[in-house]
Amino acid sequence: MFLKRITFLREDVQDYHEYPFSIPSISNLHHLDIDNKVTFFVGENGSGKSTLLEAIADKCEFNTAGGSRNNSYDVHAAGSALGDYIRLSWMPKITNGFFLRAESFYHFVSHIDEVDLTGFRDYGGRSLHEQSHGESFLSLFLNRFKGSAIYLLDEPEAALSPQRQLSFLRIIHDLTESGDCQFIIATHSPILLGYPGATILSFDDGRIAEVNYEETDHYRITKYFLQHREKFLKDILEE
Ligand SMILES: Nc1ncnc2c1ncn2[C@@H]1O[C@H](COP(=O)(O)OP(=O)(O)OP(=O)(O)O)[C@@H](O)[C@H]1O
Repeated sequence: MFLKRITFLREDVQDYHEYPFSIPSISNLHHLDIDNKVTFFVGENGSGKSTLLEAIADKCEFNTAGGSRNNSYDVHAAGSALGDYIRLSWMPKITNGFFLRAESFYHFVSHIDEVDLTGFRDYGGRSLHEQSHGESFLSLFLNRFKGSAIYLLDEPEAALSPQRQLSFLRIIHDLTESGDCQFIIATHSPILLGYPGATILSFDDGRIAEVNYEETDHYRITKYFLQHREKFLKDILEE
């Protein structure tokens, strides 16, 4: 455990009508305690998960387009609007880690292709461009993620099949059990959210609050859909 608390520097905000302060979950934030090696951000689309995760990455001095402190490359509009308005409290402070942003992963991969001199040692021995989207995510998790580190992952399931999501749960387990790793993961995956003992923070209803797995829409809707697929579809499609 490294990152313990995120404090929103409310007194520095000029205008709560402007992005990112206009996002309800952010505008109501004072501070957020992180007390678990594995924390999930969940919530409806647009509820502010990526905005906060990106701000944490920014404060960690990770590339906000994706990567670590060492990955210097530019992607249009990849900055963080909230980064200057939060303070991170650490125990102890670490600088090692990675920010995975599914939406700009392609740019990260091109950057690695340009700068790697190791034969892609940290990526399974092959350019990530020569691996499928899901394979490249798994290669990254398996080979680059190690040691004391904080991993900030924005929708890692975007490229992963259900089977690979289960593999990823195993990787989280191995890294947090044997190493000193902390994960904060924004996700819509009911499989990832099921990681045992994780803290789940919901960004819905204009606040950030801890919820149980079974209380998440992701769990409830998926479960209902699988159990009552025909009725569910009939209701939705005939409405
Ligand atoms: N650069 C920007 N300028 C203005 N508004 C933005 C910007 N980026 C995001 N927003 C808005 O801020 C809100 C929160 O966006 P954010 O990406 O943090 O949501 P999210 O919870 O991660 O959503 P999703 O689950 O769809 O990824 C959204 O309403 C979005 O339209």
